[in-house]
Amino acid sequence: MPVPSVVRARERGRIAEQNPVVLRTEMLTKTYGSLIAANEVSIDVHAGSFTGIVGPNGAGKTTTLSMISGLLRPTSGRVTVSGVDVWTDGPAAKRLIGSLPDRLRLFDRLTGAQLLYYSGVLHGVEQAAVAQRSSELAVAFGLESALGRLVSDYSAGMQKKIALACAMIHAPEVLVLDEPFETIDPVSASNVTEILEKYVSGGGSVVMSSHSLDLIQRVCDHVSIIVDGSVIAQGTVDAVRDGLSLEERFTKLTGMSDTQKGLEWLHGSSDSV
Ligand SMILES: Nc1ncnc2c1ncn2[C@@H]1O[C@H](COP(=O)(O)OP(=O)(O)OP(=O)(O)O)[C@@H](O)[C@H]1O
Repeated sequence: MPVPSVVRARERGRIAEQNPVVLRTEMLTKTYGSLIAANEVSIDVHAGSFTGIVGPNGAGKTTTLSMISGLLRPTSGRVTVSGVDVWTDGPAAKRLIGSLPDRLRLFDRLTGAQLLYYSGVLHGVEQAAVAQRSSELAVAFGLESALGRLVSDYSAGMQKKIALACAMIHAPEVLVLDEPFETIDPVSASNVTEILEKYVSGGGSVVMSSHSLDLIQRVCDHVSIIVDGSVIAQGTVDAVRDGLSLEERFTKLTGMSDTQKGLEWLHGSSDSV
């Protein structure tokens, strides 16, 4: 029997396809010398959809998400959010995007409350609204009792949660999240999933990378699989997995089941001397 979040995701996927495209990448490419980290990545994200980006280590997920959120300049190609070009109209685009980058570089000599305050006002939110949103976000993320402490003293999971709260405080149209669930405990993870699902059901869009294919299959309605910088499959989660689990499909497409060949010596000591 399908679990409720899966049913919600499927239903959402069908509805979102009718909504306008809010985030579009066109032939987005990043090269480092001869290495092509992202190769002509074209992704459409509809308003009200939850899109997962998956791929093996080094596939180009962080590179792609960083170009989308305006943190890494593409070698070529284009990213637009609600028609605003991220790389020619950065300030306007950044008001529409909330981003959780791969390596958190937080102003960690601030308290949680100060960090939320500065994230809000720097994005142009009025002070009264910042105060109200800060306390609501703190409750939602279970950080109320930590708001007065320095962020540098937070655990890794708490830092992830305050960073997520900061990414949401200006009510962006799109959230671009690089591994949002990494280091977050299981109870908090289901709490964060609920917050993101609520955001999406209110018309926001989430694009997130994760190595948890089970999580992507459960909560996302769309998925893009990136291998060696290129998108090799994308669409609704159901279309991409094509009757298999997403993990089985991913393994087939990436050929990752073959990677342990040649390590037989590791599994037995009888012939090691
Ligand atoms: N600044 C850089 N200079 C040179 N190569 C880079 C740089 N940043 C990333 N790369 C390379 O680009 C490729 C894609 O890296 P990226 O971090 O986007 O992968 P990823 O899919 O996010 O991997 P992971 O799952 O391990 O986080 C890798 O081969 C990586 O070594």
